[in-house]
Amino acid sequence: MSALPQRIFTYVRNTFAMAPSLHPSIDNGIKKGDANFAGGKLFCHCPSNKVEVTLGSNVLHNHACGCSKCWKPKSALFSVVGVIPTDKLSVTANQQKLHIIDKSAAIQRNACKECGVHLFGRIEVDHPFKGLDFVHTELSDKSGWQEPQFAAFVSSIIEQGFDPSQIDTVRSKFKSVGLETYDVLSPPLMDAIATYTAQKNKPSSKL
Ligand SMILES: N[C@@H](CCC(=O)N[C@@H](CSCO)C(=O)NCC(=O)O)C(=O)O
Ligand SMILES: [Zn+2]
Ligand SMILES: [Zn+2]
Repeated sequence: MSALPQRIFTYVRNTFAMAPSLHPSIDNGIKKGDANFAGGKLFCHCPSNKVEVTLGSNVLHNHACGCSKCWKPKSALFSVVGVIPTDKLSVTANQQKLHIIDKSAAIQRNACKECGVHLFGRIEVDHPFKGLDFVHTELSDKSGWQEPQFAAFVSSIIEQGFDPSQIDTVRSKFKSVGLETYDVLSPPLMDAIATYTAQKNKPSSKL
């Protein structure tokens, strides 16, 4: 389905259905990851010549994200996205199929030109999270990845057309599976951003 019909379908389904899909890995409860998990490969959704990305460790700060920019699977209201140090990520097949979907965004999302899946998002500009890449572990064929820790940018789904009168259903569903909801990132991540900004604003700062 192309982009506009897909968005209309998702809007109608999620607004009028009894239980909108937050994300397939969240709807039926969350499966805990493996503390000793050492990483694995991510693959795009092309039937052949898949883009392959190899991750050399587990992810951190994995979270549901309702923002308009993160990649979401079909019919889901939320993305699930985590971070990994840039030096733990390498593109190991079909790199030529990748393109950056929005060069003006802080997170440069590298997506497959054919299937549209986002393989990784990298920050090249001065930013508190520079050095971390954003990835979607559902693109892996392995289990053991860190489970989602919280839900971020929940109110952002309203900006994309979700009925605001139904937002409490979404927040309650997250709570029922043990995830706190926020309209930006979680407090520890917001504190890290603020700490970085405070350092940068100091007259003697070299950041
Ligand atoms: N309401 C906006 C919010 C977009 C936004 O700020 N997204 C965050 C989180 S993405 C992963 O957690 C962000 O850091 N964006 C930077 C970027 O995307 O380059 C919306 O919905 O678009
Ligand atoms: Zn693809
Ligand atoms: Zn996002």
